[in-house]
Amino acid sequence: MTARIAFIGGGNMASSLIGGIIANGADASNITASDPNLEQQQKLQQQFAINVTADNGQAIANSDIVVLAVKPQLMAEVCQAIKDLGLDLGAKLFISIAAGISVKRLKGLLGEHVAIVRTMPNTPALVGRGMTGLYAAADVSSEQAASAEQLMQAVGETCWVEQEDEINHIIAAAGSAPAYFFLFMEAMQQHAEQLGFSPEQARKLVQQAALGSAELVAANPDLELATLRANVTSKGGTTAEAIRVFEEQGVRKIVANAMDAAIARGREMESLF
Ligand SMILES: NC(=O)C1=CN([C@@H]2O[C@H](COP(=O)(O)OP(=O)(O)OC[C@H]3O[C@@H](n4cnc5c(N)ncnc54)[C@H](O)[C@@H]3O)[C@@H](O)[C@H]2O)C=CC1
Ligand SMILES: O=C(O)[C@@H]1CCC=N1
Repeated sequence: MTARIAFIGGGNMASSLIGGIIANGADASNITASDPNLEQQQKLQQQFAINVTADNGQAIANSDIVVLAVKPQLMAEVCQAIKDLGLDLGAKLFISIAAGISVKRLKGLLGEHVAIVRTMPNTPALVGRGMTGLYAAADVSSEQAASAEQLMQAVGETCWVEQEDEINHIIAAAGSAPAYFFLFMEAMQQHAEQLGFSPEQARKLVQQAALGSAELVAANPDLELATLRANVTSKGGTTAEAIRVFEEQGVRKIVANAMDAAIARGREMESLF
């Protein structure tokens, strides 16, 4: 990418995107992260050799694309200050990665003429394995939509949605999802330790099983997940017993309820912030 990109907020998700974009070959001198946290600035500077500042205005003035990456609770305050800079915001493309902030809300804060693509990435972007949902309102040009897609494709896969509310579904299925897998892996690691493995051994066992499983899924797009599961599950064997316990204790219902709770919170946030 040759566009100059400003990240407003250089926290967890911005760092993952920045790391992924740079690993994909972007020129670090084209990337600026603005964050009031000096420690965070230093970390980003040392890790990725990008430009850092605490001045959102300076970062935005020198950019073509602005990635809004602050917490949803702060978005109104941050956008209001950006509008007050008096810059020609209409000449830039704004990409929001925030959960729970609608395009309508952002336009209300930044100006109705400002082009905004709303996205929902996830932290595996750091290792080029991101999954990002994108939504563009009708006034976003095809070139601007393509720029947003190109940015996110540099760090993984992308999926456009036609209705803005579907971004909340992307949150449930991908944005928040790394945390679900980490929770599951944590629980497995914990029990493996109780069985006597060292923390390192337990982590290695769980990590490699998860990585291998995800790679098997990706390598076999024609095989249903249920088939891959059946391939592990010998009749009358050990896996069958473990799966019986998961099913009897309602794992599918738990997963559906958790995903629905994420969606409900995304919608609730849209009315709060
Ligand atoms: N963490 C994740 O997995 C994902 C997060 N998101 C979204 O990304 C956004 C950021 O989330 P995280 O990175 O997790 O949060 P974070 O707290 O790690 O990062 C936010 C950063 O914004 C900085 N900040 C605070 N005030 C600021 C200001 N006035 N100007 C500029 N920067 C300021 C903070 O110092 C912090 O480093 C949120 O809106 C969240 O919904 C979206 C997808 C996934
Ligand atoms: O937890 C959150 O609200 C953000 C959005 C998706 C992942 N983290």
